[in-house]
Amino acid sequence: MSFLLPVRRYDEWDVPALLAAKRDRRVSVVIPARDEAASVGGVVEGIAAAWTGEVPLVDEIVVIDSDSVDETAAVARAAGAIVFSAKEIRPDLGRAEGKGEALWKALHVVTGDLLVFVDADLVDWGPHFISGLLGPLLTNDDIQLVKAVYDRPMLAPDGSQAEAGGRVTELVARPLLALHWPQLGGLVQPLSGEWAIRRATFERLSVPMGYGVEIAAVLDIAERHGVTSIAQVDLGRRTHRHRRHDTLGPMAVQVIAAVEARLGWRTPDRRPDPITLVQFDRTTTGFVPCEQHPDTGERPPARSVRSYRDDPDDGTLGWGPR
Ligand SMILES: O=c1ccn([C@@H]2O[C@H](COP(=O)(O)OP(=O)(O)O[C@H]3O[C@H](CO)[C@@H](O)[C@H](O)[C@H]3O)[C@@H](O)[C@H]2O)c(=O)[nH]1
Ligand SMILES: O=C(O)[C@H](O)COP(=O)(O)O
Repeated sequence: MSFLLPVRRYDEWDVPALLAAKRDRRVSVVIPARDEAASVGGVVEGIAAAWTGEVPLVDEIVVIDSDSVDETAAVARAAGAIVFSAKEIRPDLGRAEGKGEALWKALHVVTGDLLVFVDADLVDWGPHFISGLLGPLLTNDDIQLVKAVYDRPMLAPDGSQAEAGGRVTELVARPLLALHWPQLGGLVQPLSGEWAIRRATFERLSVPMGYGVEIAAVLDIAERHGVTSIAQVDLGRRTHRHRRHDTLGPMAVQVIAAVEARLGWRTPDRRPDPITLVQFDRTTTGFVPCEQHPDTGERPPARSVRSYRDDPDDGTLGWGPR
């Protein structure tokens, strides 16, 4: 079995060709952000400057503010983004925390036919992330999902390069793929937060509310459309803000739960039984347990939701209106 999936380079598509291929389709860049006031402005400004003026590759830049307690929303708005609060989008559908929730709620407000997701904590990146991710989607109708691929050094607090990043990728996602979906072993960055997808495809997927959203999209699209419907594009290098183990632990739980749901080992319920993850802090008096309860729930396909874009469930999705 070949484990290789082709990796294209971001500069394989020139901009005039992308603009021509875009035709009358709309492109939305969607940036989920929780407490990213320090970096979200730079991400929005970089994309706006490159792709919304003389070169109109992007029609809207939408920041979904995900329960931030800092100035994320104000900074994003000042930088030129349209800003929505995740919890204020379709409040009739209830609210949940998490990155997946932000992306799923985005479906209810964005106007794009093609969606490009970009994390808000990027430090070392470039506007070519957008054109590179759009290249395969705009030029090949068989491609459903485009994953970003890059070097991802892990930076020490002083900014020096400590070792390779991607701890959850290397220790959780890749081993799970090796065990259960070896045909996806050629994915270089299965969890990359920068990806592009057709709206018509994403709105038919069940979406984990937390950090399971990336692995779920990869698995579901490979299942429905085949591995070759996933493209990878080399964007060069990307650095971001590193999380501590008290965020990466719950992230790993959510990634594993999304995988187990797709193995049929758990039901991707709206509200599954709470999971308790215990980690420990060393203090002067010994080890102190710290409990967290990562949410492993999933949202049903947006298209199955009542009043979704005034286009109710057509009965083919298996979830029924909620
Ligand atoms: O409740 C949340 C948590 C995070 N985010 C945003 O989501 C993005 C990615 O979150 P982050 O905590 O920085 O994730 P990473 O440590 O970078 O984790 C990697 O792996 C995750 C699991 O696949 C992916 O979701 C990430 O995009 C990917 O970069 C950032 O813009 C966050 O502000 C939210 O909007 N809401
Ligand atoms: O994608 C991952 O594996 C997590 O975001 C952790 O990344 P990091 O180890 O580079 O912080």
